[in-house]
Amino acid sequence: MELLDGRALANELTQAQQMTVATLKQQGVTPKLVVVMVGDDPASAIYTQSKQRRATKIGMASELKRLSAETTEADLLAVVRQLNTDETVDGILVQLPLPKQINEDHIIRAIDPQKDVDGFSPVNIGRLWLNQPGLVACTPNGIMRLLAAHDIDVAGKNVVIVGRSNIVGRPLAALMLNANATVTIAHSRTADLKALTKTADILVAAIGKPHFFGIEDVKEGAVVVDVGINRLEDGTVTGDVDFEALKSHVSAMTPVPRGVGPMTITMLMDQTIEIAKERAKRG
Ligand SMILES: Nc1nc2c(c(=O)[nH]1)N[C@@H](CN(C=O)c1ccc(C(=O)N[C@@H](CCC(=O)O)C(=O)O)cc1)CN2
Repeated sequence: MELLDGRALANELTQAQQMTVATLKQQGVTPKLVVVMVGDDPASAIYTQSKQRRATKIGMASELKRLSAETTEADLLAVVRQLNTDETVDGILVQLPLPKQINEDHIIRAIDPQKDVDGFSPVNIGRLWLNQPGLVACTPNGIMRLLAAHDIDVAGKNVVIVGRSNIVGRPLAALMLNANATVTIAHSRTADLKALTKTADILVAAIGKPHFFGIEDVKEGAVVVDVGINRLEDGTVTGDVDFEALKSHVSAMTPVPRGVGPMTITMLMDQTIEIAKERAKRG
């Protein structure tokens, strides 16, 4: 079984990003990412700090705006609008989930699509489904880069994505389709889910249930991408797939942790740098 090691690829790409950022700085442009976090969700705090640390590591400017859990939708919209007009800011990201009093959709729509490094805005989602250039959600983007780095061609393959979230399942389906895969999105209401997953050449598990898929649910020789991040009672993190049971059954598989997760933050940096490159061209 070939290990699809996201951390190793992320480390490699980080080095290349460091060089690109250095070149941009010589041209007078420092790529800048602003991450907005509302409330005190412990996982979000870890992810936003990781984004900050990574941005700093590659020489980018970055800012973390932490707002209280009581922040109103109007307050957050005002922050986003101010960032939209700040010409030194290339990428804006609002960490999800948001507290209940804030409508996520209203916030995502308010982000300038040119600075929407998460690729969640309706404009960028529309571009993606039309197979036009635009900003793309980072986890799906990272999955495609990881598969490509391992020479796994998805064209003509039967891809089953289990999970229909706006962050992973839906944008990944569009990316797979754009790369000529035959795509099925499965979800909690799919009839006989495990009979379906067994037909997949490439199975993407994003269901959020630890070890939900075992050897009997996966075709021999399939490629498995595990997007699940399930925190167990002992504090360890595990995926949606039973890695140990599957490792002698599949041809390639991502581990959890160190699979898809590290690629998410790497793609975020990539997109911020691409936007900064356009700023450098404008002079
Ligand atoms: N605005 C956004 N919010 C959220 C996103 C997103 O892409 N944009 N995705 C997730 C959280 N996330 C990034 O924000 C993220 C999740 C996991 C990882 C990661 O590297 N995971 C590690 C394991 C981490 C652990 O031990 O907890 C791994 O898989 O190796 C990075 C980023 C929801 N919100």
